[in-house]
Amino acid sequence: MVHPKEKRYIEAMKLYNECIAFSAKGSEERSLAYGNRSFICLKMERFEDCLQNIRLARESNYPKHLNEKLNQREKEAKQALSKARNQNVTKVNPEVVETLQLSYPAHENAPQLANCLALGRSDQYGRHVVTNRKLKVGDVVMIEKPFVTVTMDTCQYVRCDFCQAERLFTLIPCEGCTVAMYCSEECISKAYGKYHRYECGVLRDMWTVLDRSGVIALRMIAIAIATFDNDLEKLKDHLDALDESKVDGFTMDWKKATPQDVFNTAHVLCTNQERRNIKELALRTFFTVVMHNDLLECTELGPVCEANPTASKLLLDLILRYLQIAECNHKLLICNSDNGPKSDNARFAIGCYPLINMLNHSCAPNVSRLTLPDGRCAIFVIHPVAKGGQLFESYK
Ligand SMILES: C[S@@+](CC[C@H](N)C(=O)[O-])C[C@H]1O[C@@H](n2cnc3c(N)ncnc32)[C@H](O)[C@@H]1O
Repeated sequence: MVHPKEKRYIEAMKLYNECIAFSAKGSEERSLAYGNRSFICLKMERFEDCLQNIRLARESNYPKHLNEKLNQREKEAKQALSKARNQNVTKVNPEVVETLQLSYPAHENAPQLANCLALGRSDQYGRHVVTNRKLKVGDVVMIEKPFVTVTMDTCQYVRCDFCQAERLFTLIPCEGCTVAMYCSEECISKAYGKYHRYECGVLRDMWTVLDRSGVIALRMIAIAIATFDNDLEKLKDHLDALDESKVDGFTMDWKKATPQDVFNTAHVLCTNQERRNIKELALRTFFTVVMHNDLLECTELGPVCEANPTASKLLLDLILRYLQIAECNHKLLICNSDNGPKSDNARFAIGCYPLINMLNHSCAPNVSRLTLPDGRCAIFVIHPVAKGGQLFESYK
């Protein structure tokens, strides 16, 4: 149970974070929000976080006439920290070292898969996962890193949008948008290089007009472009030469896989486009045009596509494809804390896992998913599966 006072501090912290995300770099408003965060950290005995916020407040433009207050707070936090260290009772938040392992030896080339699993294909089930040995309840058969994650809108001011770590007390903002916050400069720079440069200018709009799978589609497109050295021509050449029917994440050598190989496994996830009626396709085409326009108007893709209509068409095709892929393949990342899976903060992100996405749905599933603290997802058996049987999860 969280004490009501602590609950209020946490709510206030989220609001300060939002304020930081909306404020201008170096502004007094931002420095005051950092200063206020340091106050809450002190009250909550998070002395290291308190000192970090004081440093951030000073680096912003903390009003001189309030300096004395900040100095006093710093002194208190340092004293409390050294006392706590002497007594060895400092409040550390140790990262949970995740020790969950596969219950069977892994595939030689795919460490995320138990070697009893194989990819099946049939007219009835499409691609699906089968086991070539009997599985018992509790067996862990897949542990996979996400290809992409997006922090849930309810957790934007609570978690790092790159590594998903919960860093309520020390988040720092992206200077280009009011949506993404990060735990460190390192995550800012990794996110920017991997995808954020293409989504920064449109992310807030996309959260407004699209649902969460639409936002993950945007990020997948950004990753696709960045994976090919930010060169749409190179991406087009790659896709023109790609035999999609040959992409198989179950037989691919993940130890030697290039980022392009990994991209292929996400690119071939199902779209269900051929099953959609004209109305459904028209709706998705509408959102495709909205995202395309936004990307051309607000990002560096505008001049590239203006000079190159083929690149513009490729972008349009990718958006339509990824909106549909994301819709059929996104998974919720759920924090397994005592808040319970239904709490807003428990569902902290959405992600896409190319191998786990080969599992079909059943209302009577024999496997279930568990999100690990680092964002990986484990698949474990909840009903015995006979040799040769198909693994089903429930998509609900
Ligand atoms: C995450 S994918 C699962 C892998 C998919 N079968 C494939 O070939 O890529 C989800 C899609 O698989 C299909 N699917 C899921 N469960 C199914 C089932 N029980 N029977 C047939 N198709 C299923 C649906 O088209 C669904 O949108």
